[in-house]
Amino acid sequence: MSKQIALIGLGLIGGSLALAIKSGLPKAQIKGFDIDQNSVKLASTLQIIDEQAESLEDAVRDADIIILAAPVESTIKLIQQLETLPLQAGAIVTDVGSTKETVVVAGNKLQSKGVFFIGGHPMAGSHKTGVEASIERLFENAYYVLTPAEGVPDNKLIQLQNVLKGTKAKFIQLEPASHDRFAGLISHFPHIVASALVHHVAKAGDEDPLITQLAAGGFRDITRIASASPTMWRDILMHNKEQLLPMIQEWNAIMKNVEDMLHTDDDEAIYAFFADAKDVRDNLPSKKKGAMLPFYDLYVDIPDHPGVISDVTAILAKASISITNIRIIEAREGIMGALRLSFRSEEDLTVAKQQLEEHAYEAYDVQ
Ligand SMILES: NC(=O)C1=CN([C@@H]2O[C@H](COP(=O)(O)OP(=O)(O)OC[C@H]3O[C@@H](n4cnc5c(N)ncnc54)[C@H](O)[C@@H]3O)[C@@H](O)[C@H]2O)C=CC1
Ligand SMILES: O=C(O)C(=O)Cc1ccc(O)cc1
Repeated sequence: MSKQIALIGLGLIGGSLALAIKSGLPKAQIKGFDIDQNSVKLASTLQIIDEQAESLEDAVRDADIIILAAPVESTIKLIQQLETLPLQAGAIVTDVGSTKETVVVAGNKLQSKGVFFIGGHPMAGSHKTGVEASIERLFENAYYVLTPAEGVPDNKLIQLQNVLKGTKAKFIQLEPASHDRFAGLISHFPHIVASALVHHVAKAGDEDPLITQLAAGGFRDITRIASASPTMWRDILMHNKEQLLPMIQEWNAIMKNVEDMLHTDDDEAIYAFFADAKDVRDNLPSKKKGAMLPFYDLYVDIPDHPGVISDVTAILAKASISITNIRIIEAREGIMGALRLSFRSEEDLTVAKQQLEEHAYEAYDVQ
């Protein structure tokens, strides 16, 4: 069955979805639109879309499925524009925004036009932006939350999941408010903390530039998400304010507790603080891809001598394993450093570990 799909917003998520849809439904016809003309041209050159739309109206006129893949505030404005445009009867409108409550309130109003709004949030991504960063398998094994507007029939939910089957994601249905609380806890609030950590160190870095230089290792890793799009994150905070404000209070209480433990030299309580967190962290599901764990990383200890990196990559190439990213960590002259290798799947990670260990390398994953 050939489906006419309108894709509005040709960035990381729009582009990745288009690639995944095509892999599941090769006959789908994807017509793309973006307010940035360069993104439309690039998406067409990279064959991520089949056709370039001249306007929003041109993109959506004949579509069976309309996917909005812009930042949340723009998504709401796009839904309001759709209310005034001619659409196919029975068409499905969906989005990919990281917040759902205000989006679904806007989407409810589309029902009177004879079209069906189903909120969506594929819970995987990265700090990168733009259609050039698109990855076909970005959503594989990730949760994909669906939040239908009032009165959407089941067959429309099934139809949408069928169009999105190439994502190989795990679909779950949630109430918009539950989604926003869960996403607030595991994704939005941690993002605020990551950016706050960067501000904290940058402020201290004004005293002595050595501080920022020393921040190159583990600090870079735990603050990776602070390199994401400020526009996207501004919109997420503005649209999830109700959930996030109480979390800031809860966080302040946790910090106050740490402060008290230090003031009173309560070493047992400090030990328990770390031991309890370790216990919870060690028991988090690692085989599933969550919103915060989009990569499969393996750390390999390496002696600091020429040729070692090409030796490691040659071992993996011989086993036909693709590395999606490679980084040298804490390699100082004469001192053992580590390589962080990223893979597409857990299977690749397991085989890579086995191959490297057979060649006498120490390899460990930290999920
Ligand atoms: N980046 C991530 O890891 C994830 C992002 N999301 C959500 O996906 C959405 C898109 O994010 P990304 O693709 O990462 O951002 P992006 O910055 O890579 O792409 C967004 C695109 O939307 C376009 N756009 C903005 N307003 C528009 C409008 N009115 N009409 C047409 N195009 C418009 C921009 O020009 C840009 O090309 C956001 O709502 C975000 O919350 C969801 C899951 C993961
Ligand atoms: O880069 C990461 O690890 C992320 O956390 C990506 C991300 C950003 C926003 C979402 O709504 C879902 C996933």
